[in-house]
Amino acid sequence: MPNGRLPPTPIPIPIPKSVVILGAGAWGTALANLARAKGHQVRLWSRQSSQTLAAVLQGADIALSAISMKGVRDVASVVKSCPLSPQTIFITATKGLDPQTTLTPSQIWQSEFPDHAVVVLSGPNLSKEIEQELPAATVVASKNSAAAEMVQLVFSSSRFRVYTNPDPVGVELGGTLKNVIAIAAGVCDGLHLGTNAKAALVTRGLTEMVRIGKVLGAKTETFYGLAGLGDLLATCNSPLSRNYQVGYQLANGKTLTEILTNLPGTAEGVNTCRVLMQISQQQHITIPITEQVYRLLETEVTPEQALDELMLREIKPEYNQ
Ligand SMILES: NC(=O)C1=CN([C@@H]2O[C@H](COP(=O)(O)OP(=O)(O)OC[C@H]3O[C@@H](n4cnc5c(N)ncnc54)[C@H](O)[C@@H]3O)[C@@H](O)[C@H]2O)C=CC1
Ligand SMILES: O=C(CO)COP(=O)(O)O
Repeated sequence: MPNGRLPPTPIPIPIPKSVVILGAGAWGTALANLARAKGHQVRLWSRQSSQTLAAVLQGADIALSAISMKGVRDVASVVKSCPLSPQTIFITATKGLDPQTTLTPSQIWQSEFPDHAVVVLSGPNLSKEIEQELPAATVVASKNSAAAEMVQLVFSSSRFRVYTNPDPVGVELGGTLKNVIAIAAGVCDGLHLGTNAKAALVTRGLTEMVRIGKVLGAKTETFYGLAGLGDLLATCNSPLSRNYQVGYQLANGKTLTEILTNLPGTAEGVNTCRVLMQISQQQHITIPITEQVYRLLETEVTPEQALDELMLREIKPEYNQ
């Protein structure tokens, strides 16, 4: 100890696991590389794979889904027909909501596999930075704390710091709801509205996320952690975010169709925004930013009109009593 400091505590080495990653897009590939770097045996499956899901899943300790929201229900129902060990842990890394049922991905996996542990993995994790081996942190959350701790051990490394959390719905909704606010943040930057406007938007966006999350069963404090505020900051401030790009390019006059045609990968906020409008109508939740993003995506307002609508809402206290 020449500098008088204690050496860092080494991360315990887990027994190598058999990890199957479903979805070989940007995020599935980055997660596969993180698991491989930890010495796990990793198999990556996509719908283009020549191998069947049943063959790939044989002997899996972990099945991690990084499939876009639109594919989750179909893939989960095929996985249900595959022989699996009762100990297989499911991890879901998808950030979206099902348009037909409004369920989260973890709720879909848990309803298909009621006897298996389901763990949510979510945080400020732009896949391009993870692939460059830049440091990042994430959260793994489950009702089954032993499963979350096992997943923490599987992925933790000197460049990927993994925290556990007992609120899977909150962790999942943090990653999902921030995508809509990231579209709005892209619009804000695309219109060059300045730093004050951006700070106001992101802060009020977080208030909106908490409001929705509370109704859907999440804990408020989860939104102030990595999976909420952390992911909101990363996504609202990075041109690497596809959701941010959607907003930025809309503000620059592109149509949604043009943007989505040229976008590398999935911008889940577009679908999530539509599902949130359904939920807000059913549950009477006030979601002004999401509503303006929705109207912008539907070409009901221009970016400038959406801004005016938000700035000219009735004046009120910052917090409801
Ligand atoms: N890329 C990133 O930085 C991060 C992405 N995520 C989330 O991970 C999920 C996937 O994102 P990306 O990998 O970036 O998207 P991507 O577009 O690169 O890959 C999506 C994957 O889902 C598969 N897929 C889509 N529809 C399907 C269907 N009907 N059946 C079977 N497979 C289907 C595609 O074939 C592809 O393998 C999204 O929910 C995203 O929000 C979460 C954290 C970081
Ligand atoms: O969820 C992400 C970062 O945590 C990725 O954001 P995008 O899907 O907007 O690229």
